[in-house]
Amino acid sequence: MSKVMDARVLAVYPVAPETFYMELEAPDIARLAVPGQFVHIRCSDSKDPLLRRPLSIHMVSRPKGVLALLFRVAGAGTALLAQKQPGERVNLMGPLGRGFSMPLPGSRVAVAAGGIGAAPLVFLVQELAHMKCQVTLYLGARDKKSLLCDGQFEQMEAEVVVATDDGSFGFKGTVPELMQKHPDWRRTAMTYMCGPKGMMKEIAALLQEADVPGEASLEEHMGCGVGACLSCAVKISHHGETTHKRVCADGPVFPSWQVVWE
Ligand SMILES: Cc1cc2nc3c(=O)[nH]c(=O)nc-3n(C[C@H](O)[C@H](O)[C@H](O)COP(=O)(O)OP(=O)(O)OC[C@H]3O[C@@H](n4cnc5c(N)ncnc54)[C@H](O)[C@@H]3O)c2cc1C
Ligand code: FES
Repeated sequence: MSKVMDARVLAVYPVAPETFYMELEAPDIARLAVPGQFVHIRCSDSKDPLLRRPLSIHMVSRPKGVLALLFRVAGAGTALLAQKQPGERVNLMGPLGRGFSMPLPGSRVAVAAGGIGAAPLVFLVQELAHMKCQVTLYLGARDKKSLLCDGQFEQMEAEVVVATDDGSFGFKGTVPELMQKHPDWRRTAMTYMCGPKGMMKEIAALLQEADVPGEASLEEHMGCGVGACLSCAVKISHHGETTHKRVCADGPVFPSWQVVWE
C-alpha cells in the first residue's frame, strides 16, 4: 500500500557533477519500501512543474524512518529539488511500483549499474547483503568523477568492477564490454540491472545467449505514477504475445528477456 505524505528534508548535498543525495524523514514509506520501488515527488509548492517526478528509493533506514534519494539534475523539477534546504518539506507518494525479486539467501548474483542507474541498486545490494548473497557489481560511468556509489557497494562487501567511457578509472569501455571480460555473471542465479536503455538492451542479449535470468529497472516519462494514465507504457513480450505494461504499476522492474528493447 502506498502513502502520500509531507516529508521533512534532513539533508541535500552534491555527490558528483550534477548529482545530489537527499535524505528525507518518511517513516511510513521507509517501513513499506522494497528494493526497486520508487517515490513520486512534488518538486515545488507551485503548479510549475505541475506533475510529480519519479525517483527510485536509493536507501532506507527503517529504524530511523529515513529514506534516501540520489538524483541527477535533468531539468526544472530536479533542479528545484537540488535547492531544497534541511527543514523544508516535500510531498511524496510511495512506495510505488513492483521491485526486484529476491533470490534465495546465500545466492551468487550480479548487478549491473550505469550512471545514475546506480541509485536503486544500493538499496538492492543492502538487502542482498542482509541475505548473505555474493554480489559482483559491474559499475559504469562516463568518467572517474561521475562514478557513483562505488564506496557504498564495497562497504556492503560486493566485488566491484568498474568501467569508464574515457578509461579514467577501471576498464575503458562500456558495462556490457566489462561483463564480457569478467564473466562471473554467467554463474549467477540472477543479474539485476539499471542504467541507460542501450546498456540494458546489450546486457539482456548477453544474458539471453548465456541462458541466465535477468531483471531490468526501466524508466519512462510518467504522469499519474499509479497506473491510471497509461503514459508510461512499454512493450513486453510473454509466451510469444506482445502487450503493453505500465512502468509505474506493472514495473519499473521487468524480466529482461520479456522487454521489447526498441
Ligand atoms: C521509475 C523511475 C525511477 C527513476 N529514478 C531516478 C533516480 O533515482 N534518479 C534520477 O536521477 N532519475 C531517476 N529517474 C528519472 C527522473 O524521473 C527524471 O530525470 C526526472 O523526472 C526529470 O524531471 P525534471 O523536471 O528535472 O526534468 P524534465 O524537464 O521533465 O526533463 C528533462 C529531460 O529528462 C528527460 N526525462 C524526464 N523524465 C524522464 C523519465 N522518466 N525517463 C527518462 N527521461 C526522462 C526529458 O525527456 C528531458 O530530456 C527515474 C525515472 C523513473 C521512471
Ligand atoms: S504514469 Fe500513469 S499509468 Fe504509469
